[in-house]
Amino acid sequence: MRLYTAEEMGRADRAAQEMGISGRVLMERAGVGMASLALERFSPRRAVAVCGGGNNGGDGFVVARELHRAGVEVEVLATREEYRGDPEANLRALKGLGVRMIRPEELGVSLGRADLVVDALLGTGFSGEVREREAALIRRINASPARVLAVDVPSGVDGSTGEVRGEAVRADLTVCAHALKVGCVISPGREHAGEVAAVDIGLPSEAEVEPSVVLNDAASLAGLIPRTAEPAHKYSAGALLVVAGSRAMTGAAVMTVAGAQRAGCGIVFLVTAAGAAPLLDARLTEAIVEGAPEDAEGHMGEGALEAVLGRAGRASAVVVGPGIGVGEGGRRLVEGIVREVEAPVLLDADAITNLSGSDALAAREAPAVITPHAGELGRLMGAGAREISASRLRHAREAAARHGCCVLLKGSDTIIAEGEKAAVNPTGHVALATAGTGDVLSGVIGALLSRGMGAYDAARAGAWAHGRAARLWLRETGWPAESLIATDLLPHLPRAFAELLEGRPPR
Ligand SMILES: NC(=O)C1=CN([C@@H]2O[C@H](COP(=O)(O)OP(=O)(O)OC[C@H]3O[C@@H](n4cnc5c(N)ncnc54)[C@H](OP(=O)(O)O)[C@@H]3O)[C@@H](O)[C@H]2O)[C@@H](O)CC1
Ligand SMILES: Nc1ncnc2c1ncn2[C@@H]1O[C@H](COP(=O)(O)OP(=O)(O)O)[C@@H](O)[C@H]1O
Ligand SMILES: [K+]
Repeated sequence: MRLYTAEEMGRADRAAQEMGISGRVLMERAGVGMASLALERFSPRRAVAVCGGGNNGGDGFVVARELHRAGVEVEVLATREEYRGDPEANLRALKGLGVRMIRPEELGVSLGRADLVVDALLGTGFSGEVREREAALIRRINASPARVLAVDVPSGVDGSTGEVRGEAVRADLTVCAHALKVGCVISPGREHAGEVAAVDIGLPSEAEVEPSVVLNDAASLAGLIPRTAEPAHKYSAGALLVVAGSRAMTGAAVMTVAGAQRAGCGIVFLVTAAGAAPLLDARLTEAIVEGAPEDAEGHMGEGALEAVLGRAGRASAVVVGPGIGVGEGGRRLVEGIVREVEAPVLLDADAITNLSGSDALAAREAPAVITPHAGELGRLMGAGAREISASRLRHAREAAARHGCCVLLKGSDTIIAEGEKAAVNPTGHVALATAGTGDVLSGVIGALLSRGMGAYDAARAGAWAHGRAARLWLRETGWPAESLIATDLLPHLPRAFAELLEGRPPR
């Protein structure tokens, strides 16, 4: 499925118009498709359409007309005194059918009666902060118990970034014209959009433009997962060095190693704090475990760099971070790895925090991936987690540019950014909001790096398989999402990879 920013949709729209398809026809198809989905999903009896002054409002008039035709009792609030062009023609048609128009002061009463609200206030043409008059309408819509259908994008959400500009509608269903808008799949816009669908408006394929953000789907990953070719041995299948764990934190290392093993590496080495090594060696049957010097807190410090570099010579990729702890020794260890290791390196968790304020990554030539959540990216970028969470796409891209690496920003959306490229992963599930799932993810991506995938593709494929594994667990067990624990993902990774190898989209 295609993702478009507002600017890309505008270009595709202009290209279609140059081919002789009128904006009026596109608006008609959009509104008719949206109404039909609303009827199917909500079976409304009384609806209120809140229509703004632009083409989003114009779509809303078409939706209102179609609902009226289907026998729904419809009331319409048109916010502009005078309309022009296509919206004006659609409004006139609506009035011709005798649909009741309401004033802003009547909205409260109308919303109290309605079981469906059509939010056609602001679409892709909206910019800046929501003005007070519109913000008041948005608050009214959000206070209503009725279901909400958002036209193209929930009003107040930036359709190109997912940022909320002050106040934004919380929809149950957002129906986008032609392509999903980027802002409907990136948090916090994603949570405002509810369920997301696109309607075909008959845009010719010649009018399509190159999207700047792609949906990370199985079809786009098919054929990218390397297979182990004969004559093979464990090293040619992918040798991963994991640098993880500390005396008081061993589970993170177990999950990272196990994730890597199920994602197909031939051999996994683990370098961990000396005090954690015996226990980890006993738990990790197939891995080769080595203890490295630790400090008084049981963290590996700079003294562990020698052990790491010794092993790194045999590894085709290195993962560093889960459970290593934060401190000056850790910072020097991570900086040393970033500086010295020539194989692709993935930095997760404490490794990212340890690099706060460091420019080691920017100076590195060889491939690197970082897999922060908003808090970790905030520490790396000198910003707060809130600030990162409010503008996820922008921060992921800025971090990738500033540190010259691939960034996978974790969350309900999971954004992967490198250079000009950006992808949003759709397979994630709330079940993953549990400790340790991030450790499994770093092992999975590390394995793919060790098997020869490029940083961006490995991060994309890893995120896809990781989310998919959670969904397969849910399907197989039928258990509540809240019951998933990180190690549950492990037996489902192979099936997720089988699907990726086939390039088969999830059912
Ligand atoms: N492109 C296509 O192919 C197709 C596009 N289609 C549809 O068109 C939509 C885009 O329409 P668009 O470009 O007319 O803009 P739109 O979203 O209605 O916003 C303009 C209105 O918002 C207002 N406004 C702006 N900023 C504001 C603020 N900060 N705070 C408050 N208000 C603010 C602005 O007010 P003004 O500044 O003019 O006073 C004006 O009234 C798109 O989302 C889709 O639904 C479909 O019909 C099918 C084909
Ligand atoms: N609500 C959610 N929806 C989808 N995926 C989620 C959600 N919450 C967390 N995740 C995923 O779960 C993982 C959590 O990783 P992380 O925060 O590093 O946890 P830990 O450090 O405990 O392993 C990430 O892959 C993240 O994208
Ligand atoms: K809208």
